[in-house]
Amino acid sequence: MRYIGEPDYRHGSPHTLGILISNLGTPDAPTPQALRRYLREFLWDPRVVEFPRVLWWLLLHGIILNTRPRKSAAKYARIWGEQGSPLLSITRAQGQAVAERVARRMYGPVKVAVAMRYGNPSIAAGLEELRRAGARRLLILPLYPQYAASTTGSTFDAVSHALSRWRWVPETRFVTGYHSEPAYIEALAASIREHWAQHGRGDHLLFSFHGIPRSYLDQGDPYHCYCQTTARLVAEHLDLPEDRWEVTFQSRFGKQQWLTPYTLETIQGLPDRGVKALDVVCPGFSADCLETLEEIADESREAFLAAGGQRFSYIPALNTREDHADALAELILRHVQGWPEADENYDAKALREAGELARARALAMGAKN
Ligand SMILES: C=CC1=C(C)c2cc3[nH]c(cc4nc(cc5[nH]c(cc1n2)c(C)c5CCC(=O)O)C(CCC(=O)O)=C4C)c(C)c3C=C
Ligand SMILES: [Fe+2]
Ligand SMILES: [Fe+2]
Repeated sequence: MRYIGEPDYRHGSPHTLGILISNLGTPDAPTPQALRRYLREFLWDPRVVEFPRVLWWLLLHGIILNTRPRKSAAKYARIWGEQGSPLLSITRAQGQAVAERVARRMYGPVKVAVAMRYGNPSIAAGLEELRRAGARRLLILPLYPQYAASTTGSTFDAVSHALSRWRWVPETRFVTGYHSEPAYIEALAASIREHWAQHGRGDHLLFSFHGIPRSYLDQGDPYHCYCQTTARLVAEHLDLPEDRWEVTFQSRFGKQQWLTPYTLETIQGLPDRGVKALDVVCPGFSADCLETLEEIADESREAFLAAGGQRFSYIPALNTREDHADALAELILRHVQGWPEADENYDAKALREAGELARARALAMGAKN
């Protein structure tokens, strides 16, 4: 069969609004074998590594996949929880929280699925879950607040690739980012204020974002600007003077230049600039993961203390905070405006007359709640 079809479809079946919430991905286990599989998929994505293909294939298979999996597996083992990868378990919980909020505000049937760009559950599997639920309209929400071609752009590629296999392509909308969304900025500011109230406040606040190669910025990727905007808006909400905060970029990979200033180098230099107590927040990560729990909360803490710092505090990602789920649900509701499932004035009688009885019934049920 060339295309995934709908042999069981009956006219009048309810049309579901499908919402796909995705994040980057994670290995299936903290083992070198699982890491190898995950990194092979991740690092072969041309949106992630924009290197000439043949040369990159040789480097990837000749060196990187023979060395990195072991090192990365050891790091993952340190953060692995009872429910597996923090990134996946938190994203699942976010999906659940968002689904509850969205369902309360919709007039028709809605289904939320969670997916990972690399590894499992795949984007194709998430979309399939929505297709089986009868999704005829799709909203894709990658949980990257700041658009980057390597993350958001790549998610778009994976979604279009999966949908190119469907016979009945649904009406589709794609959220490309939310770096200045007021509810997201307010949730970040609230999480920082609450952290200060509980743990005390440092001399300096560092906003650390995942980096990308500098050449991507030079070729027009808006990510760098969006990170600056998010940090500035949060700093404004917190009334922070200019000299009490700054933006840095972490998780450099390979030898080429990435976005600067680098997080680690900055952190190591802060004690000499008089900063003895440091707070670090990572607003680009909607869920805590290897890059925040290991690289920031562990490695960077050690580096700061070794350089003469006295107190290091990592402010957790927004994760399953209520205000985060509220912000994401709000974002979704705004992006589905104009679609019948979201429309208060949707005319159930007209639907019935058009013969979509089952759908009208579902709509009426939704309206009663
Ligand atoms: C090789 C290039 C990479 C680019 C470009 C890149 C961009 C990028 N990544 C994130 C978010 C995450 N990255 C994570 C892990 C991770 N990232 C890279 C490489 C690039 N990322 C690697 C090789 C890894 C795997 C871990 C390792 O071996 O070091 C994660 C964590 C996943 C987890 O399971 O916890 C996240 C999240 C963003 C936002 C971004 C560009 C803006
Ligand atoms: Fe990354
Ligand atoms: Fe910029």
